[in-house]
Amino acid sequence: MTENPAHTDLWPAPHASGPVSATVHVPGSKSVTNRALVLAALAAEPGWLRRPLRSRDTLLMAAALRAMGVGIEEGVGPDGSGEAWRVIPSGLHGPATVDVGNAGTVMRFLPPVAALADGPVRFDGDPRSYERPLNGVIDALRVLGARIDDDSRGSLPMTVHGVGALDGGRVEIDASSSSQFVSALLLSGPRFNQGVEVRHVGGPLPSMPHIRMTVDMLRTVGAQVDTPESGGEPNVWRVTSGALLGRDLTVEPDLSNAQPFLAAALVTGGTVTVPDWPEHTTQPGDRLREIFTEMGGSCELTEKGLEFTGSGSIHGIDVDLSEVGELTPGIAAVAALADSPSTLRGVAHLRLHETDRLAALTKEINELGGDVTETADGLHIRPRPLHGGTFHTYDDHRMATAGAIIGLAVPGVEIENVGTTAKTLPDFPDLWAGMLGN
Ligand SMILES: O=C(O)C1=C[C@@H](OP(=O)(O)O)[C@@H](O)[C@H](O)C1
Ligand SMILES: C=C(OP(=O)(O)O)C(=O)O
Repeated sequence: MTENPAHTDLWPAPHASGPVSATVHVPGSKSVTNRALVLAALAAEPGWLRRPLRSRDTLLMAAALRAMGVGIEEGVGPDGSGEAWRVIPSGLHGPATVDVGNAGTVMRFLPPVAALADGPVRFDGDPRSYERPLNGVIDALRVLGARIDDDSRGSLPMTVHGVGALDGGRVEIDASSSSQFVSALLLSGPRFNQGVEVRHVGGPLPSMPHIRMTVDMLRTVGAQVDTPESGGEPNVWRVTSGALLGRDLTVEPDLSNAQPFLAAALVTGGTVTVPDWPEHTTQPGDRLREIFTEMGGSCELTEKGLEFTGSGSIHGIDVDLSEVGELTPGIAAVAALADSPSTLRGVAHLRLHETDRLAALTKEINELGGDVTETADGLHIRPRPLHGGTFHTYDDHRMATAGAIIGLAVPGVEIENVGTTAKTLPDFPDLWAGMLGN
């Protein structure tokens, strides 16, 4: 949770003068956009990606794939509607350089792609990317036949020495620190000579909906995937080697990025509608319907989208967030404003996210007068009257949006480096002001 001294800008978080009433169009899902880019790049024919998220994480993914020779062109989509990317796969080439920024999806999903390139691919990124776990992907790729130079440290920076193909086969990994290790190996699995069988061994696997998203999207492009849910062994996924189809895919809104807007309805006792909320989805943000309802709101999925209404009361919650860890900062912010304590569990792995999120949330909420303690796997939050002050964000987009939620209810909160929301939601300050009618 090191502070980046370059970021001293303070954004006065708007205080809500009354219940919000707004419709907020939330941009596309980071997780869907970056999976779709990888799958389209590995396909045997061109594909379309409509309403892709354009944020730091997805632009880094697109730039990295382009660096390996993939065509990603701006377009309007085959039916003439909406912004789109046309992805034109090609032989994957090295030498190339990949900047992962601090994107988990880029640093984990691309080394298996690089192993298929015909030359060296160098990976580097933000200082924090050196600390985030990558050993599961590196070790697995070596077992599957890749040569990687990582100075034997199991982290970035590193070079993957692709030779144009990878054997693949069976591998055991401990993915308890990140579900993205499993997703990474499965996404490129159809292009390995023998496909891939991934067996997770170790502590509980977080973020299962994100693994389901990987499996669903692989099946959509024609891959054959066997999973624990489809009658296979627990913790084992198998992807058969085979060509992938080029598809025309429309990206769903990012439901985790819808969180601060739904929270605004909850915190101010207002109503926020998010258009295009999918009826069925693997996105973990869909769990907000249930979690924020338990915390005092109510919601309805109508033809206008998800309409979420706060009751004016906010209740504490005792909840296991292991499946939906990325929702923790926003839930913690709402919990700090509730009428009873909360316990958030199952999220020890958040200590290795964009920042140590458990430490950062504890420190920043407490500095505004709160009473938060870290547990082995989460947070205890006892609401107290909060006061204004600086809310530090540690280059973490979800810390910035968590601070903005608190600022709705607490005058004088200033968010340091709100620009860090560009990782997944560059429009955040404007969308927030628009929601508040400013
Ligand atoms: O695969 C994905 O798109 C993601 C998986 C999760 O990662 P972890 O399993 O590392 O928590 C999640 O937190 C992250 O925001 C996105
Ligand atoms: C953990 C997150 O991101 P990443 O994809 O970098 O892991 C997140 O967006 O909350």
